Amino acid sequence: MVQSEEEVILPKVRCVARARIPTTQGPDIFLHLYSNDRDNKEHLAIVFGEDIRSRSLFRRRNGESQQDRMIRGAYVGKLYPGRVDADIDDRQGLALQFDQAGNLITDNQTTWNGENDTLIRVHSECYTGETAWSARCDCGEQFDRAGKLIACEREASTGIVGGSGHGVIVYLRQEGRGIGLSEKLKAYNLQDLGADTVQANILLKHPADGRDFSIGKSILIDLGIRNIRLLTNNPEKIEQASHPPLLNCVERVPMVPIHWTQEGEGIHSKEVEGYLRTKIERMGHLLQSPLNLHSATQPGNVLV
Ligand SMILES: Nc1nc2c(ncn2[C@@H]2O[C@H](COP(=O)(O)OP(=O)(O)OP(=O)(O)O)[C@@H](O)[C@H]2O)c(=O)[nH]1
Ligand SMILES: [Zn+2]
Repeated sequence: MVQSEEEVILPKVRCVARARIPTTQGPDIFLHLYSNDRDNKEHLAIVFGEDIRSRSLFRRRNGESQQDRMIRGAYVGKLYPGRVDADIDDRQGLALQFDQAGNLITDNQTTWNGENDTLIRVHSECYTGETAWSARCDCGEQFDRAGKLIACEREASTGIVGGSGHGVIVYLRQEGRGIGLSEKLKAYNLQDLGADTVQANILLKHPADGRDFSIGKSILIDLGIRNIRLLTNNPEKIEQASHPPLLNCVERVPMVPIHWTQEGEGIHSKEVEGYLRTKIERMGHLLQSPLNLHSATQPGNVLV
């Protein structure tokens, strides 16, 4: 069967399970775990907003019970002891509708309207930055900040308009810009020997950045998102994240390192400055830098 252009280009993703996660930061988030037809990794979507619904998760499956649906997380509203119907939350007066084929019929009362500009971060896994307090990169800071920005109306320190409680962090298992943690640790040793983050990858016979963000794009489309405000400095992400007419990047929201705008805050180390400098100088990241770059500009000048 001839596949349409969308089917040929985009990976197929399927949400396997969703669960409510009460967070230490205040809002509940809904963690979605995806399978896909490209790799055997468990890519995730951290969804802010109970009403942002995965079409693949909520699609009715032959022979399943309402209990089965609630167990995999395909329910509307809140779970509580004794609840028997996944598709109706009596306490909140919410009821989902489905078409003949079992696909969710969306309405503004129960489902986020994907035409809304939705604040999104497509984030690659970084164990060292997110879990091991590493000051070699800004990934952990970016991850935390994306969550805070999606949860708030406006970021006080920068005035950036937040997601007011609606948005998604697509969390791609692309550790080490896709080379994996073991190779990334070797890259760190090469960096301590004087290489930069791009040279280290190449010395290890890897591309500087071989990531493909298309699984993230498919996940956003599955979540019914159409217009995204993308939190990134990475031009490649902007390029790859859009897929008109299914997904449009309506705004790039910069992620300026906190240390650059708030003295004494954020991550400050010679390693992270070197990492950021390389991303600007050699990977074209869209950061206006107070860094003393080795390029033609005078130290301290703002790059346009
Ligand atoms: N190979 C390698 N990967 C690194 C190094 N430092 C961080 N990383 C990886 O770089 C990736 C960072 O990706 P993201 O945080 O999504 O962001 P980005 O591509 O830098 O672009 P932004 O969206 O602007 O933050 C993660 O996979 C990290 O594990 C390094 O020195 N070498
Ligand atoms: Zn990192």
